[in-house]
Amino acid sequence: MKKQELKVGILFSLTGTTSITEIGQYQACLLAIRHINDRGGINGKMLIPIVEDAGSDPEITYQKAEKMVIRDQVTAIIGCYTAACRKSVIPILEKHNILLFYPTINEGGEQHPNIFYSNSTPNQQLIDFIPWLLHNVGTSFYLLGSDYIYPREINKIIRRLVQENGGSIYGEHYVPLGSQYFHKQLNEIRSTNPDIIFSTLVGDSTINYYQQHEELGLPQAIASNVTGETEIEAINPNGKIDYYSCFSYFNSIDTAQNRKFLMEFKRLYGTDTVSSVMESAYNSVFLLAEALKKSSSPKTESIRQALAGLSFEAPQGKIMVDHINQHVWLNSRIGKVNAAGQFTIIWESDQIISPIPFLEIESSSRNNQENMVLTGENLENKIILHLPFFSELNENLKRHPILISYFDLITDAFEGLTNGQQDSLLIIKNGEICYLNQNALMLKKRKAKLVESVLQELTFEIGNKTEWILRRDDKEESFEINIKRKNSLYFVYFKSLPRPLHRYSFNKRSNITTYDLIGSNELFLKSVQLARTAANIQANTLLLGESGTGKELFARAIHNESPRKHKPFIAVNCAAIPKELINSELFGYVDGAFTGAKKGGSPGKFEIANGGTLFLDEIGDMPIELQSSLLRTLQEKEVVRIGGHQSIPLDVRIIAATNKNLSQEIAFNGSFRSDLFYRLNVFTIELAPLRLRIDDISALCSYYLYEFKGLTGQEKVLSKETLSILKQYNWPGNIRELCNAIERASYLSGPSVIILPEHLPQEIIEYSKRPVLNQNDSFNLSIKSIHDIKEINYETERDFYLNALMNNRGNISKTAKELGISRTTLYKKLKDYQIQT
Ligand SMILES: Nc1ncnc2c1ncn2[C@@H]1O[C@H](COP(=O)(O)OP(=O)(O)OP(=O)(O)O)[C@@H](O)[C@H]1O
Repeated sequence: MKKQELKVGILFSLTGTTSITEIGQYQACLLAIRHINDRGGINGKMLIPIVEDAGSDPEITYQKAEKMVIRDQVTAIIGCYTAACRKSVIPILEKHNILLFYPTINEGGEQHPNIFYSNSTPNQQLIDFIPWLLHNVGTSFYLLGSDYIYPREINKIIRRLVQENGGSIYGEHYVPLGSQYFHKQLNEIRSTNPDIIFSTLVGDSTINYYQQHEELGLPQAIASNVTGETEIEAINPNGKIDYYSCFSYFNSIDTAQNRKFLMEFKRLYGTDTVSSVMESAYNSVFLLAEALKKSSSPKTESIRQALAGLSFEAPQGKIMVDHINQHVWLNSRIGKVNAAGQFTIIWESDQIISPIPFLEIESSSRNNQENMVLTGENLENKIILHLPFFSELNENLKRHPILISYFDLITDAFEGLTNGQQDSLLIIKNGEICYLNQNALMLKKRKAKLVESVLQELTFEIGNKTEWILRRDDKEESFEINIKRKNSLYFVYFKSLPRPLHRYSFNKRSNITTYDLIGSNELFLKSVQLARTAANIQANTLLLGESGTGKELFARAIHNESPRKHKPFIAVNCAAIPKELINSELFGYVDGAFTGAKKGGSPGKFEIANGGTLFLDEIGDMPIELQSSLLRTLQEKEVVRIGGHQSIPLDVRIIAATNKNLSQEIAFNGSFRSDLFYRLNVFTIELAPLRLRIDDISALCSYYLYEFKGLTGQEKVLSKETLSILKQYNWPGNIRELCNAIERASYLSGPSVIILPEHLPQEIIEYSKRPVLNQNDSFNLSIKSIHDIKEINYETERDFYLNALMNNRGNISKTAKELGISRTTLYKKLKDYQIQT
């Protein structure tokens, strides 16, 4: 390198899907370099731009960055647009200790020592923007983004802000980068009719979507924190849609500084369409230049030190690099696109706003943030990477010599878990956290006690389990924790459920999923886990459980999580249809098939459910003589309407349910065909009765009281004693009975807020008064017969084991430990007393 030169890498996509935005960033950098050199350079040294095309591809970005650093020996790099590209260059930055100036808005949650983040963090854009939209535009949002890190991360924050401010989210969708067609999303928007589309689409997809939205004449406003002047110019809006954006910079800022900047940009490039990411690229070159002027050498350490606290008069006004976190204090502005296709600024912050990269971490923890920074070196024991996505993890695994040894395990563990995109993932080895993804890092700060308590559970003996789930409430948030064990590694995924569990309304049954079903009992969660597997396979599924245990809800949830979810779910209660009508109900009939047949005939439930799911409830009550035609239909996968000849091909998934013991019906009563049983019983899910889910009673009651409030506006709570009585009852009618009891008690309690025992049905109160004995005082009872003794002892002892098991959430090891007996003895007792685990 010549002594009088300092090389700067300019690494943006000049081709590919995001080039529409990045070309402007590259141009802004060149303008800044020209300005700096015109003013004498850096203490006499000229800045030389080394330009490479990142090709809208993280892999190419990586290669180009490597070339710039090794071959061209650049002092620093300015560039990268997508988070994936930024992350792809991290290994090079680390290896050669080079700085990257990242001028694009970022998703937060990262503070890498080799990166200066010169555009907004989420707090600088969204904390004011979202409440403003809720107040001024509408309360329901549909989130639409390109499928990469930034949109997914940012939408988590938007979701929280919308919900905290009383709004709702009607949908969240991601399309691959470069997508051009949005029929599915547009249809969904039409049917759900939200007020606002919040777009985190980037590149060409932005233009395509906005234009299709306009062409369809949809009434929704579009808000975005990534759509700037460049994209709006390409869209050429028709003026009928309201577009809102939020940035630190709009080119409509009316200051002398900005006018001068725009004029010079126009002189060089013939346009004054400048967006925030372009201004930020321009500012980045200046920040680097100012730091180089200030520092004793062009070495990274000196530049980093010189940057802390550095301020600059940017086109947007004064900005300042944070002293600690390598992000920049910036303005916040909301703009609305006007008739001229420009943004009219309709709100702005009165001063620059501090960047908070870890949004959910209080400022007091700032000092700790250095501990969270990824070094890339210390991976053996503490792998802390900022990798929220599987795809990205995948990439890094391939590259990293140590991670590669976990590759198979980690890839396996991610399977079936929505690519891990929404989840916080911790990997535990020998009781130590050895991997945290970015979400987990934030969760650990936000919900330290919850994470701690779950990790502690892993230290108990867990038998042969390789996969299980837990649910925990923490304040007004509910989490589902999915644990998978592979060899000595535990993969622990925390998923924040869309709403606190007891806040779901089953009035919206039609779209219920397993995440909405209330319960955190271990037996219940086992069924949930099986239901999710059932959703992913096509096999006929049999739901077994007593009446009122939720079989129908499970069937709906399986359908709604299966690929058939957009096709019909048809429920048939086999016990409720008169025997003589079952055939016509199921298979349909042709015109004139029998007296009273509808003119033109009628399709049967099989035909109506075609493509979707047919739920055959109370299958055990289907008359035996009709079972053969059902079996035939299932075997042949086609149906012939009664009286007709034409066979209609079927693609129907069957979920059947019964509260009968079908094996017993087959063996002893001859009332069920074994061949039909085996056809239906490909995948079985047993639902536990409520008496084995005592630990769920409180959550179920909260939910039913919440529903009551929604219905009547009256707030009700259970007294401690009432709850205790409910927990003692044996619930022969299961959840349905509980629901009725709570509803009735709510009405009976009149204006009183508190539901007392006297408001409960008599049989429930009576049950709580039955003698519950321990072995010693059983002798004091007036015993009438030997049979009574046996009866009482049996009940007492059964209750004893049952309660112990319930107190330990069905955990055998813990229960055995508490009772001071071996696991084998406990298993034997449970078998003796017919207690299911
Ligand atoms: N996990 C749950 N959380 C909240 N409510 C539930 C849950 N499971 C079931 N329920 C409620 O319990 C009642 C009975 O549920 P469902 O009809 O699904 O039971 P079922 O087993 O199909 O009953 P049956 O065998 O009598 O048809 C319904 O009101 C349902 O909303």
